[in-house]
Amino acid sequence: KGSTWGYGEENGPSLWHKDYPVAQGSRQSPIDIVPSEASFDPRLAPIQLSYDQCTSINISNNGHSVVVEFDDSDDRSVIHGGALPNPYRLRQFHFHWGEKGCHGSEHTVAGKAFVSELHLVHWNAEKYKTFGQAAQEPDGLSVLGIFLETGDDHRWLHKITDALYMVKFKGSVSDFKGFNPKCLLPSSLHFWTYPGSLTTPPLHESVIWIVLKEPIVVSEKQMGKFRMLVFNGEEEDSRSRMENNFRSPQPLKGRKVLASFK
Ligand SMILES: NS(=O)(=O)c1c(F)c(F)c(S(=O)(=O)CCO)c(N[C@H](c2ccccc2)[C@@H](O)c2ccccc2)c1F
Ligand SMILES: [Zn+2]
Repeated sequence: KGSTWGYGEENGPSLWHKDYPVAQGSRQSPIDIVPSEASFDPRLAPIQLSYDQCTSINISNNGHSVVVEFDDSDDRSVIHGGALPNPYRLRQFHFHWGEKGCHGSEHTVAGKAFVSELHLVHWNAEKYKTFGQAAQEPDGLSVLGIFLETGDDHRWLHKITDALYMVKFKGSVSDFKGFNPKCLLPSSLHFWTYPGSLTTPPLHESVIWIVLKEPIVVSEKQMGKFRMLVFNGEEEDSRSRMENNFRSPQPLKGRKVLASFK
């Protein structure tokens, strides 16, 4: 049982609305961010990531992406600022990427896609008792999106890419302690923010998106390591490379995108 959604011909994003009608809702993500149409809002507080006591637990392949999970039983790892009413707790991060040399980000900037996009998923533990509950509320989640573009090796990304061989197959999990995602931030924390949704089923419209303007630079070789992951489990005979696990931009439907910078 359970949904068999994916990114293939028979179960991809264009079909998700059949099991998840909210896919055609009024605040779906990702979107194409058009900088000239974003309004600078001086009231937006700078983004602050207090991840210093961060508590990564494991890295896993869930058949949709590679995920690093965190212990979110207290406020050790939180994001605050932006349009957030209070600190939100880090729960996990994951990536979206394309095929070799192609785009793979979810958000686009004036129609430009990046090779990949990192998502750090946080939840409003101040207002809601559990992640699952928060995920159903309009102000329950906040996802920080960071674009990846290709160039030189990223000096810290190898900590993740070196672990990917351990989680090649769907359902594989490996210890991954003491990883602080602050090492994956670009130098500028200038951002856009808008009300949106999860970009995978259940597509809940419960995400305050914060997308950084400045991408981080990773090498094609490092991106190649993500593409050795597979969507299927070790025992399945169909072998399909994990790539193109991204949803395309959705209609803005009148939403305003705010910018933290001029
Ligand atoms: N781009 S996105 O941020 O919308 C996104 C993804 F694109 C994404 F691939 C995942 S995933 O967990 O890797 C695959 C299954 O959803 C999650 N995972 C969510 C999740 C986060 C923490 C713990 C469990 C699951 C997502 O699956 C979710 C969020 C809220 C309620 C149910 C499911 C996710 F939130
Ligand atoms: Zn995501």
